Amino acid sequence: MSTPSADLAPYDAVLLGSFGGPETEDEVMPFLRRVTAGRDIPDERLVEVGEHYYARSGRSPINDLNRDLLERLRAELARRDLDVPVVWGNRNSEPFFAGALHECLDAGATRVVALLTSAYSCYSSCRQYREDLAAAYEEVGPAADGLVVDKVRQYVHHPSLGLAWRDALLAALRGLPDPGRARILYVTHSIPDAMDDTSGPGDGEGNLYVDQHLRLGRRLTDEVNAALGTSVEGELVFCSRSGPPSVPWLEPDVNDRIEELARASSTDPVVVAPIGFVSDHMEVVHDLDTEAAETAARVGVPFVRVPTPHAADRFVEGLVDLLLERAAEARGEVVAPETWLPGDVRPSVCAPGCCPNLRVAKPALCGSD
Ligand SMILES: CC1=C(CCC(=O)O)c2cc3nc(cc4[nH]c(cc5[nH]c(cc1n2)c(C)c5CCC(=O)O)c(CCC(=O)O)c4C)C(CCC(=O)O)=C3C
Ligand SMILES: [Fe+2]
Repeated sequence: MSTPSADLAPYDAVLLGSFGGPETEDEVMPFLRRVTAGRDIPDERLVEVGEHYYARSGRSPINDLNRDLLERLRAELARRDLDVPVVWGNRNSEPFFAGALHECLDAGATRVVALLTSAYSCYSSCRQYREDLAAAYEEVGPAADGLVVDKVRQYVHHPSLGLAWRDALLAALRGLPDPGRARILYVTHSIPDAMDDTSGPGDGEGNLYVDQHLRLGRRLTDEVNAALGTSVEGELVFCSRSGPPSVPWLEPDVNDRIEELARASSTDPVVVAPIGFVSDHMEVVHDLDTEAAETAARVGVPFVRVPTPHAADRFVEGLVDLLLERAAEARGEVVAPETWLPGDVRPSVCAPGCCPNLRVAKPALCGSD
């Protein structure tokens, strides 16, 4: 066992991979159509989500946050004397993955390590990125021959993410007149039950997506109770359901749960920690800060939203630690992955059939299948 040395070899480029979002009103509908192509999403839902973007002049916060993350990653790499180009690509908006691969090639790269802005395991948050990377690789064509693309493991277990959440959650609770009365709502993106049921190694139990969130939530609740001498309760709730009512998605919805708490005549504050997201994109600024905050105000439940890890230097430092860990692994060194949670850490090379595409099998990079 060894600690990863401060060396990114064999990697000669880093690719920050994200979801993407529109930046102008004209980009909204093409973006939404791209995201939902071939998916079972009703038109009414697209119109409704379009309104969330139009209310902000068509500009999602996600790309600006990624531009900021890109700069901070570059600065942290430079601080550690790691001299490597860092490029950025999205699944669903400019700059697309194919352009990012071209940038890597132009910089003379031969082996790229991808770092995603989604930390969890399920089709939407892992394999779909890998499929889109494979499609981009195809699109680049012969120029990409010989270029190897690897990926950092899904990093919900990493201490930097957990500690960033712990610090932010503690600060939010300490800001309340009586922290002991709070209830923590850990929030993540709802997905179809079938996608959760099949999330994970592919040979196992499934439900890894929910399980990873539950494990992080439990650890965070224990940490804050230990620090504050309280016994607050935490639970997992969901936002941003988008499928038709006939298809089951993960529940309860955050709004429904807040109403239910109010009906049980609780006026205790809810502290809302969107642990499913690393930065304040639309799900956070619309679905939580706007919609869920309004629900809470209507039913008389005090509402506090915890800042996402994006704001924390510790998070960016941890991403660089993850890059170094992946590089050591690629060099064949035996490295103990840093972890803050009980249970398995996900391998950085995805197993055959893990987090499957339930519609059509497609080629995917960064795996052994
Ligand atoms: C697990 C998960 C993450 C977290 C992992 C990750 O970060 O990747 C995530 C992130 C995001 N999802 C986003 C936006 C959207 N997701 C949609 C639709 C869907 N998401 C799904 C799942 C997830 N989504 C699913 C199962 C669907 C149904 C369609 C399908 O089966 O694929 C739709 C369609 C309209 C609608 O909401 O119905 C939009 C606009 C944005 C950008 C926001 C911004 O602009 O700031 C981000 C970061
Ligand atoms: Fe989504």
